[in-house]
Amino acid sequence: MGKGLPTKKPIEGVKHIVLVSSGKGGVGKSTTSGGDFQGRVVGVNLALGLKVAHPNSSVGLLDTDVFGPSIPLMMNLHDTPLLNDKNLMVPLTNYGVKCMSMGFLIDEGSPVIWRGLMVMQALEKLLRQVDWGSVDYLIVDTPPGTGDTHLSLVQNIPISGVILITAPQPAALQVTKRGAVMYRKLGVPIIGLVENMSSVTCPSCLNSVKIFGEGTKSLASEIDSAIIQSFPLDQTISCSTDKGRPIVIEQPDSPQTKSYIDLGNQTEARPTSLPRPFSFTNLPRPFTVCPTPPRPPDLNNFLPEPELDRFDQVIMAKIVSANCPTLTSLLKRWSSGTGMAPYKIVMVRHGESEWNQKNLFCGWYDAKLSDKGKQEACNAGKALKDAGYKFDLAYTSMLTRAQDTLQAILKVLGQANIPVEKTWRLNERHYGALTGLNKTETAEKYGEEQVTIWRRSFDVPPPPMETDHPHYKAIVCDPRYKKGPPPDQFPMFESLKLTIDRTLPFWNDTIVPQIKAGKRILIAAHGNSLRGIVKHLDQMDNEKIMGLNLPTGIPFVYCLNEMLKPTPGGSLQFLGDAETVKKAMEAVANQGKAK
Ligand SMILES: O=C(O)[C@@H](COP(=O)(O)O)OP(=O)(O)O
Repeated sequence: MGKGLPTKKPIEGVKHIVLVSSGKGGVGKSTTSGGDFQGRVVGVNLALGLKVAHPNSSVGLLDTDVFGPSIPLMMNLHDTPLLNDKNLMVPLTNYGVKCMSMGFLIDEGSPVIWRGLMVMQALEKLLRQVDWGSVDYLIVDTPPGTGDTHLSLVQNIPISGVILITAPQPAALQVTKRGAVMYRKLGVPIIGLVENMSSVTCPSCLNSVKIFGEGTKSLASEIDSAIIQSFPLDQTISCSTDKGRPIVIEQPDSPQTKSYIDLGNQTEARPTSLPRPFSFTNLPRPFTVCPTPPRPPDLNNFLPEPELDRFDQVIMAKIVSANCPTLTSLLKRWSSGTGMAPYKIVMVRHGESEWNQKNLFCGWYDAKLSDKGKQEACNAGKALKDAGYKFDLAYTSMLTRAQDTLQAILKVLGQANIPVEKTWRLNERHYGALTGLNKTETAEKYGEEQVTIWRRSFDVPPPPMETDHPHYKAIVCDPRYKKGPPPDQFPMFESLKLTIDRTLPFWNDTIVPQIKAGKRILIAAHGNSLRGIVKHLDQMDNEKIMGLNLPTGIPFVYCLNEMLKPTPGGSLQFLGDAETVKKAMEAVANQGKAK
């Protein structure tokens, strides 16, 4: 074993571990024929197919996607696992299959914002702290793409084989190939390729179209593997799975179920013929034998995942512009109903400003970034860089603190030259007469309750800024506002409602068309202009938005479906560890407290 590589340890009681690994990319992510969830739909139906074909075998299903666990929904299991006397979790069982998922352990709908180490710890729990009893086949569903989770699984447990799920689009094939290379290098036998979205049948004209071509065949020969099953884009499979009654249970006599049983049979036949423990000298050509213990492959030579999301958007746009209205509306329905995320947008509140630091109401006053704020902006850039983000366009306000934050981020990303549009519509809400007052002193003078109303109520504005206000002239006469707002709309105060009223037209008329055109967008703006966008996207009621405090300098991501609604779990995903984000949010909330 090479230095630093963990030792593989079997999972107690489990005979064969089969990974289901899906390429990312493709339309209809939560359908059987799409990208993100495609592996899981196959995994669920494969486990059930195995159970149906071999009723005497014990089958388990492990969901290792800590960010988007979907097995609870698909297997209709919503309880919390019990602990046995050995302090191990007892899997939940439905349809004869034992299941374990991070989704059993976290609140439904709460976004998981852990990073790195915590994900690995969660994975460790799922692998080592579950009492599987005796299991013949453990089907392990993995997150889409190829990342730390896959690598850890392969390094920590003996895997009998991996089934690679792909779709025929180049983006999906590329990720699948990346996975194949990794599994080969790490000595995991590839059981075969399962092709999703092999074709689409129009429900009106019954024409079957191979919309994405036949790239899977080329991949199969390239990685010296076989396509062991093909599934067309099929709404029945996705709908039944989304209802918690996978097709193998819902329609036991359907051709789709037959295909899954067949897949189960092929999986069942393979592990026994596979070398266990693994031998690096037995790998099929053209993959070379590793003379030394395997090293993790360099995964950086491949397209980063946001690139693939962009590819999805382009594909979606192509389908929508094709001339089959039935197919188009079907795809749109799937995407809106099932949480597909063709669009992703990143937003960030500027780093701490000098006035944030002094705890002064700032609004349209042009405070600069503090040193800490500059550092926060660079850190935001690093977090985005580490996560592989690239952008086509950026939007910001007319205020220096947001613009400088944006530039610092783009510099770190090596993207300082992308088009940037600045608009007063993304400015911070105008704090009227409060501008320049200390928040704590104001709370002492007028009471915390009044300050909370001014800061966080939906439609109660602060008192207006009069012409004799010390900052009136600097704001109203600032040449940067020559082109807008028009004098009769120049605010003297703004509630959140008024802020939203002037931000939303820009969102709808300028940003949305660019999102739909597949552009990767970054918005650097302010606590309240961004709260307005968040309220709009999440359709939060006036009460709920009061409780949201956005931290400075921590980017957050929204995954949006075709209707530009957040996908399940796709709202407000911070690129930061949960504890830091929570503390930063609390700190913002506390700014309005009296001493
Ligand atoms: O105007 C301000 O003081 C802060 C927000 O303040 P609160 O609404 O959180 O008090 O705006 P930003 O720093 O995001 O530009």
